[in-house]
Amino acid sequence: MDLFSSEKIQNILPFDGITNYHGIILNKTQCDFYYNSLLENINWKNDEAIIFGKLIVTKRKVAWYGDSEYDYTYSKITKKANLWTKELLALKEIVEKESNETYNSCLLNLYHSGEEGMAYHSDGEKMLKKNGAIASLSLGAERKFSFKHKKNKQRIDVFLENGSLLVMKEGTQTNWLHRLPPTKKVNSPRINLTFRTIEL
Ligand SMILES: O=C(O)CCC(=O)C(=O)O
Ligand SMILES: [Fe+2]
Repeated sequence: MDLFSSEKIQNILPFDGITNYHGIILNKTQCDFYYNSLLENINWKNDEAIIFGKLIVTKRKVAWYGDSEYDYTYSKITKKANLWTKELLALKEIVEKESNETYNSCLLNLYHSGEEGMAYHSDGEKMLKKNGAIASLSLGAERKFSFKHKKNKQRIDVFLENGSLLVMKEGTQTNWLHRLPPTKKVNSPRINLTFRTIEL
């Protein structure tokens, strides 16, 4: 982490958690290269979930990658992860250096347009390391990302720029929900990578 980048790192949560916005950490060439290669080479699948006993298939696409082909259960459906690609390993290394943390898995989300988003949730699955950092790297369309405090409902918004990094740390998942609100203002795709540590 260089002096310049550490100066612009900010905790965007006012209390009960640390979520650091690092701003843009990739240059334009890197953004274009990784956006295009991930769009092409990732094993994208429509997300499936069981909600109120019904199978729901989302328009948003997802993919899990990691150190091994671990089974993961997400919204009551168990699947197998993919092994890291060269590009993902390179991004993992950049994100690990910038956030000063390590990760062994990554969930990628592909939102084809602003109509696709993700509802309020916190990332507290059993297999996730408790209070481990979750590093969120954004590529493509800039989107609003919102936090809501679980008790007092206070809201915090941040705009996730192309090539930016947001690191959710201690307290964030316990005390805050987050979502990616759908919007009619955005017509182009966004790729989001959340690097995580799961107990393998
Ligand atoms: O797309 C995003 O920025 C966030 C995705 C997210 O919250 C998640 O994958 O758990
Ligand atoms: Fe999340």
